[in-house]
Amino acid sequence: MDTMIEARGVRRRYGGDGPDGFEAVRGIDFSVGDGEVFALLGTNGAGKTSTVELLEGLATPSAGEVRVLGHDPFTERAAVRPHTGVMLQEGGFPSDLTVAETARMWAGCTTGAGPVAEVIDLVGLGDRAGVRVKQLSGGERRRLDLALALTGRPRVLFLDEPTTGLDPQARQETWRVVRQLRDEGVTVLLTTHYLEEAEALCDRLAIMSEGRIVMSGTPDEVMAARPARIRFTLPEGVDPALLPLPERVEVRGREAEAHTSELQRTLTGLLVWARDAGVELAGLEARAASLEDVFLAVAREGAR
Ligand SMILES: Nc1ncnc2c1ncn2[C@@H]1O[C@H](COP(=O)(O)OP(=O)(O)OP(=O)(O)O)[C@@H](O)[C@H]1O
Repeated sequence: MDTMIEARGVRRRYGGDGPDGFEAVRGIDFSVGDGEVFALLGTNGAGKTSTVELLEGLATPSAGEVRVLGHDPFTERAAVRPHTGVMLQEGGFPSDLTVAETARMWAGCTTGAGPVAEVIDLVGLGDRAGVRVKQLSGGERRRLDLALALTGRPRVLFLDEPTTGLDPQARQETWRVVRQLRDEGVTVLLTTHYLEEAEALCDRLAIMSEGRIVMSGTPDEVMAARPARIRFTLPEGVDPALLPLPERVEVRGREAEAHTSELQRTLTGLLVWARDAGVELAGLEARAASLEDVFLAVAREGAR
């Protein structure tokens, strides 16, 4: 698979080398293959936007290098920009223009622009084409942002928090568009605060914390890195130390909780033990770690 986006040893420092400076990105490596959807996740201030701006060619790293389509997006902008679409966190349009006028104006500045009506339809704004931008809802503006990012029929698309502020239906609509683009072979790098968005859309993801990537892989790989959880009500008269569980069991009141990296084996051992001991494990619940569990653990533990 061809590499479309690459970051190697990338650092980004604001405010110079002095004591007032701040390093927002602290040496990150990742790559995104042709046609992949890659999500950058992280808490507020983790360094996602600072990273995406480097890939978009809006700034240069203070160390390391970034490549998009094999080129430096800052110094070789002319080679990269015609093939990339960018949806910033906050777009800005003249508010008196209509949706169609805005899209036409943007198409006029864009190399290889497709038909304006096509992108407006694609993002579901077809029936709002004649409405002025200032009369659009926040969610509709976000979709207009997306339409503009798609105008040049990009091979690589950067979406910085594409669904922030959208209602659930509008979010689903945006997901549909991203999936359609992926099916057409577009490479997408997105940042998001919504874990279900990453789970629904991305092939691979990286979780950032304090300027570093602390975990990366497919959603399944990332979730498998955290132990699964087993909960049940401790049967009357049972000493928790005697339970066949690999790690210490936490007991609050009568509710017991254990963690295991081998859910099936541990659960089998527990059920066989309960049968042989003739006890019932009331309220038994077992589940693999979710992306949210992983994210919360990363947020708790930071980049240690
Ligand atoms: N121009 C700037 N000058 C100084 N510090 C900055 C600047 N821009 C961002 N930062 C700092 O860099 C850190 C990373 O910010 P960044 O916007 O990249 O994070 P983020 O992961 O995108 O956060 P969010 O999820 O809130 O958008 C933050 O601590 C932020 O305050």
